[in-house]
Amino acid sequence: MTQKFISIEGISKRFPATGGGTTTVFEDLWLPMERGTFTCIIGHSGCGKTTVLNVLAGLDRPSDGAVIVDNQAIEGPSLDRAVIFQSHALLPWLTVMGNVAYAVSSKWRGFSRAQVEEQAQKFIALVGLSGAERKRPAELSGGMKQRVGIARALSIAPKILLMDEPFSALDALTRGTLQDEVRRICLETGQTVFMITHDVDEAIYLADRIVLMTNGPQAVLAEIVDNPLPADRARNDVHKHPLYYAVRNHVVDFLVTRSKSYSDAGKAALDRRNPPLVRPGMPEPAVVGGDSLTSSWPGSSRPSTSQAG
Ligand SMILES: Nc1ncnc2c1ncn2[C@@H]1O[C@H](COP(=O)(O)OP(=O)(O)OP(=O)(O)O)[C@@H](O)[C@H]1O
Repeated sequence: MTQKFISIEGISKRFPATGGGTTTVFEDLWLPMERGTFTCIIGHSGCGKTTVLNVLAGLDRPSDGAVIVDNQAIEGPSLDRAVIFQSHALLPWLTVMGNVAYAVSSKWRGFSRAQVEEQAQKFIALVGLSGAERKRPAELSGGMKQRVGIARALSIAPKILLMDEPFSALDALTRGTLQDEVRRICLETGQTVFMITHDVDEAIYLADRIVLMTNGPQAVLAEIVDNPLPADRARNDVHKHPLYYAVRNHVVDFLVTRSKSYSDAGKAALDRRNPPLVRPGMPEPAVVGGDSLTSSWPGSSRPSTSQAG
């Protein structure tokens, strides 16, 4: 049996248009996410990715449809859902420990100070910031600030971690290191993740599933790409996987060509409730079916649905 831990159900978003009427940014999006899985969404600027993430966070409401998290419809922001943005948004007057501890004490109001600091310390250590607990944000590099943001987000044990291009402002070396750490921590903790990225290689390295969104207005989820890389993938080896370039070329081809030319007929033919799950490079049919939760690669070591998240 499959388990839709997070379920985007028929959401659309309309905004008032400048000349009157409304603009539909995206429409009738359906996406299930299993517990413990890492989903990346890719699409051109303006197609509505951040709006989808804000709806998942409860910071914005869909014009139609709903998002269900662990059997409950989202009604607003909650400490069950942590968000990491491109900018770190730390509280500048608090130390590293203070920033993380503030989040922990907001979630568990009955915790003693020692319990709060113990939980905060665990996540500060997990992101490699032991020794920097007493520093304030102004004393930290961009990468260190983002680590604090990650520690703060994960320290409240969210049901889902939402990330909006979290590494895009960092230099390449720091970005790579943080991607490794986020991947390791999410695997270790069974964290469910939804992340926006514009970086195809980042998506292939991090994600179990890569969701392809067409250009707006009236953007749709065109496909879900099932990532064949094993769970124990290593950054330096991912390009050696026999299907790596098939997946990469498929996603790049979508971004360069198909995302723009997705026709009304194509949209009309799409089963919105079950966007096609595709496995580039596999013998035909590349599209393996509509139920995007039931298929997985032969020998895949994707986290089981019974993991905590
Ligand atoms: N409050 C608003 N009022 C009107 N239009 C809005 C509002 N918020 C977003 N939009 C429009 O919705 C569309 C989608 O915006 P969104 O930021 O979600 O796109 P995106 O895919 O995340 O883009 P990017 O990759 O550049 O961050 C854009 O055309 C934007 O102008």
